[in-house]
Amino acid sequence: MIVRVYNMGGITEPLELSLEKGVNVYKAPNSYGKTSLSKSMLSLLTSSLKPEDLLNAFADSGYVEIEMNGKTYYRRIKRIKDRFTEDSKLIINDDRALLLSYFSPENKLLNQILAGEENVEWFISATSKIAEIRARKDELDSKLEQLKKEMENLDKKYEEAIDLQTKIRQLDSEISKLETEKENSKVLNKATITITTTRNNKLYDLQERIESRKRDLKDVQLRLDKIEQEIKQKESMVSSEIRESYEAQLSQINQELQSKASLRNNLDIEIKLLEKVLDQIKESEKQQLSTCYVCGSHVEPSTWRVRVDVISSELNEKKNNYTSIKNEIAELDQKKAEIEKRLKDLDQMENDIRKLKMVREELQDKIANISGQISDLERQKREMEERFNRSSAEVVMPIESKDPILERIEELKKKKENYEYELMSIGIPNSILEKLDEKKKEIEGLQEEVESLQKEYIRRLTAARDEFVRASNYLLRQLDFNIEAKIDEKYRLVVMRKGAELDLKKLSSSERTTLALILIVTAMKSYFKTPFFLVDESFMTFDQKRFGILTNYLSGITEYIIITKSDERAEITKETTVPQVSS
Ligand SMILES: Nc1ncnc2c1ncn2[C@@H]1O[C@H](COP(=O)(O)OP(=O)(O)OP(=O)(O)O)[C@@H](O)[C@H]1O
Ligand SMILES: [Zn+2]
Repeated sequence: MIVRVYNMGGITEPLELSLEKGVNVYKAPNSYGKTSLSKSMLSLLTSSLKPEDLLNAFADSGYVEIEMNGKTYYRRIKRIKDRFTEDSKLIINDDRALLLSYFSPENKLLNQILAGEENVEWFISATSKIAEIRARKDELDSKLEQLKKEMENLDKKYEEAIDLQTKIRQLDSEISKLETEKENSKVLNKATITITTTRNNKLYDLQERIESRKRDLKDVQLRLDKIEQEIKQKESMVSSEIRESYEAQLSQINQELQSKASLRNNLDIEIKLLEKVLDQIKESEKQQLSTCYVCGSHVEPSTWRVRVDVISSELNEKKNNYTSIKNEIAELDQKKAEIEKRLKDLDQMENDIRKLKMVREELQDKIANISGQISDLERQKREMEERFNRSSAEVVMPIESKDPILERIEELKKKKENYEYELMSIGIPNSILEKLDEKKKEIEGLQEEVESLQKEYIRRLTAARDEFVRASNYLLRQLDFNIEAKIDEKYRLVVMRKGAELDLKKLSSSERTTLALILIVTAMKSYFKTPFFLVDESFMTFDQKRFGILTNYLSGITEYIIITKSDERAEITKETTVPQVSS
């Protein structure tokens, strides 16, 4: 396995290590980056180690890479301002790795046992994931319950369907019996019944038609009334006086407009002329002329000034006049447009009235038509009634007394229909049986699954406990610690010496460390497969011999064991230890 790390934790130079299967001891001075290496490797087992916990605080990008069995796994982290992004391919993603792949002072279980706290239920339940199995089992249990209820319902339905089928069969036989009976009596009454029925039908039919036509008549009459009203309303708005008054106003306005327009034109011409004259007089004044530029007569130069004043005031007056006439014309134009619009509205309204009158005529025709039809039908009815009355003497059977057998048959048929409908909505027995079968199979499958979950649940609960007793007895003896340990029914870690229970706090620190390590190895063997196991040796207080026994033991639990160890040498050394043979 090759490990490459750069800018993760305190490792700021590219680091590449080649690790052998078995136990690797990575030695380096303090603060060299041993913990950083372990955490980087651990981060390939769980995404609960976040980029911000991994990347060197002063770097913008970094990576950890492991090449193993021909595959490359990695986390490549980038920081842009305060945001972290990463590209990753993890070996596994299981947060149990925090507890079960890294044995260090940060390990929660180790801390607990060093502190003398003996309850390890949380550890067993977290590492065995029994809570998940429990939840899954509960889910299946409730589904099973549901299915059983559905099955009960189906059973009930099945019984109901069978019951309905029997009832329908009984009705069928009763009906066919009645039908033969009816066939026999029918021959007798056939003629009279037919005659009365036809007559009655015909009369009834006529009456129906009369009524329906009367309804039509009413409808049409209603529409006619409405239209009549509309016409009246519109006509009140378009009397000829109104139109004439508009027209008179319009012609008066036109006249006024004409005279004002000619007035305005004249004024325009006069103003232009005056302006010209004024210019010339001003020019003459400027040049101090003494002859008139029109007639050549002598003019006192001082009179130019007088003339300028006279003509200027005249020009002003005319200009004012001009403006007020222009305004008057605009006002008249507006008035004219208004009146023209009103006249147009009148035209439109008259058009509407014409159309409404056409509809009125149509409706009137229709009324006449329907009335004719009604009196025709009524005459037919009268005639038929008269004919019946005349011939009623011949009819022996009273009109309408229904055949009781027929009535009974109809009743039974109706009943049968109801049953059939019910049966249809319940489903026929065979199809219900099929569904019942399906449900049964589904229930059996679920029951099997629930049972196997239950077994797995129990297995997980007890597996770690049994394994722990086995492992602890073996290792504690190997290490020459004079204690025995087990996990009791309440998931307490119980330690005995010479048959008497011993408080955890009374144990030596290497004894406690060993117990924590055994628990972790036990959980790993029972529930969790890790590609490598990281051990931080710094806090361990084992002597050389015991450390050798421990590493030897660890070499059997997973492919790669990486132990980090402080060493004064300012260089990285890597070695694969040959397990010491215990004597
Ligand atoms: N995310 C980080 N960013 C920057 N510096 C870090 C980061 N993590 C750790 N360091 C620093 O990098 C250095 C190496 O830390 P690390 O814990 O890996 O060393 P170590 O070899 O395990 O040390 P020791 O032998 O004391 O346990 C330390 O100085 C530490 O403060
Ligand atoms: Zn003159």
